[in-house]
Amino acid sequence: MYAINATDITKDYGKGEVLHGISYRVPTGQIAALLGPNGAGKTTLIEILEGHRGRTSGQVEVLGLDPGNRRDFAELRTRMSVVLQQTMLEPGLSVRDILRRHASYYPDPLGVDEALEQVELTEKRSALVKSLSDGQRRRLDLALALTGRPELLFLDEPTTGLDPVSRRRIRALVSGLRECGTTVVLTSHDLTEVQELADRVDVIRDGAFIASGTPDDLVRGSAAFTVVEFAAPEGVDGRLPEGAELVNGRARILTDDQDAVVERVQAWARDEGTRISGLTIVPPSLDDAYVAMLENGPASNSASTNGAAPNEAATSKAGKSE
Ligand SMILES: Nc1ncnc2c1ncn2[C@@H]1O[C@H](COP(=O)(O)OP(=O)(O)OP(=O)(O)O)[C@@H](O)[C@H]1O
Repeated sequence: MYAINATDITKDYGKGEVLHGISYRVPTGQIAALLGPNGAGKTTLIEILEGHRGRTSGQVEVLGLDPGNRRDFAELRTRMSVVLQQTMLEPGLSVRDILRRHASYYPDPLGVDEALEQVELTEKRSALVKSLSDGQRRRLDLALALTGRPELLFLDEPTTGLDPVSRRRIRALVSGLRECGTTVVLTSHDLTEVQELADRVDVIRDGAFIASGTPDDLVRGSAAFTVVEFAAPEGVDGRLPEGAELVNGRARILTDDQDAVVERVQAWARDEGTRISGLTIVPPSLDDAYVAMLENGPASNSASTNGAAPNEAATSKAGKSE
């Protein structure tokens, strides 16, 4: 089952296509991250899915409904929520009053206390919106989004600008939504967050998908390197192992075959009559993979290059609920 099933979407704002016939599917109950550089087409695609923007051509089903159809859109509004990066709330209203009013738009809303409990904001029940910190405000945005018990939640940069503790709380909350069967579409430039939260990742560039898969698929399939490092022994400057460079007193080797490199380093140490200390092996992160992908294009064994449209290919690879 797909919460989102969009096929052959094009969008032309009048000066040529910015989405080139892309297909995008998100299985129900997954957290899907949509990544891409500025101007890639993320907002355009998301707003088409939300029903806030028209498409030029293609088919879109969101929770089985067409967001481009007025009647379907009215139903969708009660079944999905959108959390934008910045939301407008009346500063002079209390948290409780804003939640209460918002609840009145939905047929079976969460109670104010339940919503506040979910985002750990109970102690601010009577506080005015204008008195909330950025992190508390962000949690209120989420409480509002959760009030209608959405089946699908669009989240735009949920933790930007928050302190590490608030960030962790919000991530835990979003991760917990999966257990309730809520589907989440996340747009974020924080790839640590994406790696932690997302079941699947789709990367869009110039209006077309260039890679899709689980975060691990994307890292494995990328041209990003593992970094093997050790403390360079005194006086070996000119005689480091093959492929190593000296960086801040440490010998560093970039590789896609860490076992071979570690063996090489051990052999080198034996020949030099020295001991290796402070050896670290750091595999590439999603951040490294993403940068490598955008700089070099996806590697030949990337999740996206098996012939099918990338998003579709990855859906069968990553799809946990199929
Ligand atoms: N209302 C509009 N009218 C004309 N062109 C638009 C409009 N909105 C977006 N575009 C163009 O469509 C392309 C995709 O923009 P979009 O906002 O979807 O990208 P994005 O991936 O969300 O970028 P960002 O990360 O910067 O928000 C860009 O070339 C942009 O200039």
